[in-house]
Amino acid sequence: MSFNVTTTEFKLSRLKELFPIADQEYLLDILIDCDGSLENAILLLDPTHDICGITNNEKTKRRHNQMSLTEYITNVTHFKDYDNKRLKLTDVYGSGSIFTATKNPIFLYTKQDIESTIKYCSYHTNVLPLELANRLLTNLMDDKDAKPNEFYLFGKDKKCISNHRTKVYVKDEEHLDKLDYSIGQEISKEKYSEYNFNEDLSLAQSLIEKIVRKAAQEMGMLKYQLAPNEWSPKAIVLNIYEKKEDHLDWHSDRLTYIGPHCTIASLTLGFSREFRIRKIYNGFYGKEDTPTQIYITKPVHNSLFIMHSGFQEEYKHCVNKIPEKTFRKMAKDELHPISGIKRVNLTYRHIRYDSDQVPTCPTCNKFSMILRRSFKKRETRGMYIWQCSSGYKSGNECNGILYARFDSEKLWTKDISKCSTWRADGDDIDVGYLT
Ligand SMILES: O=C(O)CCC(=O)C(=O)O
Ligand SMILES: [Fe+2]
Repeated sequence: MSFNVTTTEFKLSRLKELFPIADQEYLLDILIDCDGSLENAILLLDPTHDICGITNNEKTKRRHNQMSLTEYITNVTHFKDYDNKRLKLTDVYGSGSIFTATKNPIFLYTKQDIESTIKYCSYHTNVLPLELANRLLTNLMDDKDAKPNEFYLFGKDKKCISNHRTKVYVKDEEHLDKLDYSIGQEISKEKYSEYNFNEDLSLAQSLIEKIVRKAAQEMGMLKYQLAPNEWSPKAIVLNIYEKKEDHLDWHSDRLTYIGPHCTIASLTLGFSREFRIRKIYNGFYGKEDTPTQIYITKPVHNSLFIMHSGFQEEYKHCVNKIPEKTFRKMAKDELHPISGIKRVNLTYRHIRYDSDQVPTCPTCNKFSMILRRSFKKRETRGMYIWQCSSGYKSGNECNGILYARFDSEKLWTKDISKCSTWRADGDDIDVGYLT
């Protein structure tokens, strides 16, 4: 019997050959997620796979050194039921603490693995018409106006320069001011390209807006979240990672202008780099100061990773360098056909607050404040606070803080009892632990 290579049956049998431990239904789901594209399904299941079907020894060896979530689960003896994963995996891994973090990062290869393991996110492939995605990549990857960011980390003497290039696109002039520190690093004004959404950027934005609103609706609302239908990004941050050393350190995005329970959509174009995620704190079973489990995703060209409400509050993310060893062993066909090892990223943010709603520090009377959510100590975890930005802007520490409140016009208070607070579902177990 000869197979017609376009049938679902053929595609499924090819997937089964390549991923024998996965069950048929699971593979069918992946194929449907990829609109029937066998190539994309293979890439989604294993981004290191050689599409021509020749998996060279090096790749096989490398894969054995890394653990996919599927393999990890198979090793967890009391976790045999692989159905209904969203609920179960969230129960098991969602709090980031029931199991001690494994020494090795865990790879999340598929939409299903990602969404069932990491709370408050969703992953979508083939989000733009391919021609549009390719054109955006071609036009953005060599943008000379994108520049490294400058910021202070540990005091005045340590001015840092980020390892990748950035630029901000804003829709209207009124949004020119609103992105300071949104990624924890200063974006200087010269890099704010004037409300320069060209046709391609506008079209991409409206398609992404639709996907995000629908996905946010499906996630369910959190306490301080903006209604999904009001989500309309007025600012896009362009990140270009062009050299293997380029990276973005662990961070949660600043909430100052985008507000609590914000939604940020991150579009990947070009080469598929590691986007790592880890919980910012250990829950009930974890010691507060022990590291949390690191998860590795590899968003593919033309995919959207949506950091939904709660993601910035609960997780940190980073974009990793390409390690020297990996780079040296990289086969030609692993490079992106348009951009080689360059990855372009566009993050879409809805700007919620105006500069005049952001308080000035009452201690130094000079610098504006940054909105953050406390997480380190169990006693204060969940409280939103305003913190003086002096450290980031000038390198001089200032300890000024105010409590944040989102139930009144004025977004701050000195009264701790009015402080807006949110703890994640399942995190309240810690409160019981304290009392
Ligand atoms: O490049 C990425 O995927 C992440 C970018 C990011 O985290 C940011 O701009 O805050
Ligand atoms: Fe970020």
